[in-house]
Amino acid sequence: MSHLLETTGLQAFYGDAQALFGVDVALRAGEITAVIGANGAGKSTFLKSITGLVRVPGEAIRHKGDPIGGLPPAEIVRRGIAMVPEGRRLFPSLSVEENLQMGALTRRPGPWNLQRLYGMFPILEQKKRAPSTSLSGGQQQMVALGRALMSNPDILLCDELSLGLAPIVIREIYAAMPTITAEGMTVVIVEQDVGLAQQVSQQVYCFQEGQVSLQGRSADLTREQISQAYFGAEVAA
Ligand SMILES: Nc1ncnc2c1ncn2[C@@H]1O[C@H](COP(=O)(O)OP(=O)(O)OP(=O)(O)O)[C@@H](O)[C@H]1O
Repeated sequence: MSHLLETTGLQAFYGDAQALFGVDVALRAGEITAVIGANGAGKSTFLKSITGLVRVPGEAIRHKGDPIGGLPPAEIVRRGIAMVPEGRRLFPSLSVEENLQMGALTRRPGPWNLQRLYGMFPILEQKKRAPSTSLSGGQQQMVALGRALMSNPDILLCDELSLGLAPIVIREIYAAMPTITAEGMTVVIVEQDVGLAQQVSQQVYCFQEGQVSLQGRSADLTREQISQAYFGAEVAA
């Protein structure tokens, strides 16, 4: 079976320090894949390798069969892979709408535009002229998500959408996922909340110390399997 995106034996380094040790992940088109794991397990490095922010060998990552490892980040976006970065990283001097338009600088054909985003998150239309820094954390996360969608990617990578947000706000953000995947978008979520990750995804990869410690269909995995893969055998025993 061919996958939309596949990593094979993916290794990543920061200088001499190795962060990923042979990670094999396969994304199926139209699915949500959750990547979970403790702090420092390598989840963000995995996303950064895909988006070209951490340089890796070309063959280690294939998108639609083409090697894309190590391509410049702008080229990765052009090919249809967009990221919602950890900490949102909005442009503080720009308004909400200007932030969203930044995502459209590399625009592919597709359903997402300002009107569509405002339909999904009406609060953003109400605040479109406001400085992005004046928004609540949840609203800023909506902007970050919207900015990534504006490029009309076929793969959306989300790094810890729920970080620092209240449970009710997290639910509101994740409630957008069915709308996002309805037209076949493939999504990766890095998520600290394991229960939530399992609930919203079709498949789960658990990372531990730069390796995949567990992979399976979300509906089939037990809490015990996940906690063992998450914390390691010693803690789970
Ligand atoms: N810029 C960097 N320079 C050097 N080492 C780094 C850098 N970024 C991450 N690392 C190291 O790489 C390893 C994986 O980190 P990474 O941020 O990918 O983990 P993570 O699973 O995303 O954790 P978190 O949930 O804390 O973001 C860790 O050992 C971390 O210290």
